[in-house]
Amino acid sequence: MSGPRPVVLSGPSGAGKSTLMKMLMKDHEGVFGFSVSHTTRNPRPGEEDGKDYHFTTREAMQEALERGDFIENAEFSGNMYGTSKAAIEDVKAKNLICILDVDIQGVKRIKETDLDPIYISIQPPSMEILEKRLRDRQTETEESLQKRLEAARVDMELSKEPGVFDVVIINDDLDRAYEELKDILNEEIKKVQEAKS
Ligand SMILES: Nc1nc2c(ncn2[C@@H]2O[C@H](COP(=O)(O)OP(=O)(O)O)[C@@H](O)[C@H]2O)c(=O)[nH]1
Ligand SMILES: Nc1ncnc2c1ncn2[C@@H]1O[C@H](COP(=O)(O)OP(=O)(O)O)[C@@H](O)[C@H]1O
Repeated sequence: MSGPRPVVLSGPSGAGKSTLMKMLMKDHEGVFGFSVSHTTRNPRPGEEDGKDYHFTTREAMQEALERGDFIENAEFSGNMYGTSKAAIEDVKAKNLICILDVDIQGVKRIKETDLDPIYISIQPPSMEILEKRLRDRQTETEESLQKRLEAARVDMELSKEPGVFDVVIINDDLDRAYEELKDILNEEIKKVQEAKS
């Protein structure tokens, strides 16, 4: 059995991917499993190693890449990020819907694999609102904020290209965006719930 289809959530930093994903996982216990990526960035307060990310060094990540441990990887805002084969396998083994949170480079790399996920882009209502949300989140230095805004401009353009994403959700009102996300995933959620009952 091939199991449920994975889900890729992408979109600019600060668009609301983590927020929406956490809501989804909280409301559907035992349905979703998060693909825990590796990153060389520093942990933020409250982030747990092995849960939010596998926090690692550039050297260790480079070695793992050379071993062929990753299905995709990218450089984002001065740090390395990547999805290991093990991260996907861990979720698959439990027959859960695997959620991946990756940037647009990751989306393109995943399209070259046989993962066959549902591709969803989460977009902010505007650049101004994105900047405000990122500033209010208080996780970035001015330099990293500017890099994220620059990457966001590229992301917002590329996500408009036809065929890149199955769906684009504008995260204006959070509850409305969440309802939209649930609607898209409803069929896969039901499959997992039925298989368990
Ligand atoms: N390609 C790729 N991108 C990733 C991966 N993990 C996270 N990202 C992306 O890296 C970017 C920065 O993530 P992060 O530092 O957690 O900041 P945040 O998105 O602002 O919370 C986001 O666009 C993520 O989607 C990964 O494994 N591969
Ligand atoms: N619809 C929304 N309205 C207002 N604030 C939001 C909304 N969605 C997310 N946020 C806030 O914006 C910030 C960025 O969201 P986050 O989920 O961290 O984005 P991402 O994971 O895409 O980087 C967080 O502080 C979050 O609480």
